Amino acid sequence: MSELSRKRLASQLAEAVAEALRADLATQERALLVVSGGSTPVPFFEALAAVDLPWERIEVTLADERWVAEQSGDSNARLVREHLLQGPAAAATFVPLTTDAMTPEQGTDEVAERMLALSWPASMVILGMGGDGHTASLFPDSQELGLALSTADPVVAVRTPSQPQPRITLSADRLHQAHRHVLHITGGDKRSVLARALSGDDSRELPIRAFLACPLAVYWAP
Ligand SMILES: O=C1O[C@H](COP(=O)(O)O)[C@@H](O)[C@H](O)[C@H]1O
Repeated sequence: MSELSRKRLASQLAEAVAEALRADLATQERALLVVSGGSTPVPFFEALAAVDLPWERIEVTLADERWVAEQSGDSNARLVREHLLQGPAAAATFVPLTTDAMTPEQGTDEVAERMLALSWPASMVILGMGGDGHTASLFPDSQELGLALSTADPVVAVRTPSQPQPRITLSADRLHQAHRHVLHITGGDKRSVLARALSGDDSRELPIRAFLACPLAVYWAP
């Protein structure tokens, strides 16, 4: 039952994203889509890849990434390549958030330069959320959270005690700039975290709070 409703949710989100991209492409040459990694977006990626769009005019990047090689099973870029950039969608321009540098701190300048060359503001940002209220790689236990929530730089290198790998994330400012914002989540636990987020305002406790007033369209299924 929940698998079916998650599939339906993914199709509905894919339609909404396609509509947003088509609307923006009616008035601009290229449009940018920012997606999240993790396990939730896989059916959405597959539904979106099947949609008829002028993919050669669409740019795709990630809200965040683990600082791992693309061959790693933990790579969000790999997830995007395997599930979204398939068939006609392979014509999209995908811009990843990692470089050959050893650390995200060393790679940040190059990634920032890449990001600034994209077609901002993004048509849409699709955020995920973890059980700790993190979104993108804005983690409550990260030393860099304050910086990532306040800087005008496009990306921030992040070290998080609760996570095994260092990461890189788009800053809250860069994510806020998008025309449209979506939160894509599934399951009762995440619904409870969202309810908790809605009942307070400290983004350092639950970083998803930094996006609740974007406004944020919530796509949820059990
Ligand atoms: O670490 C991450 O987790 C969140 C949520 O992932 P999920 O597996 O619970 O769907 C994701 O939004 C983020 O991009 C990813 O790097």
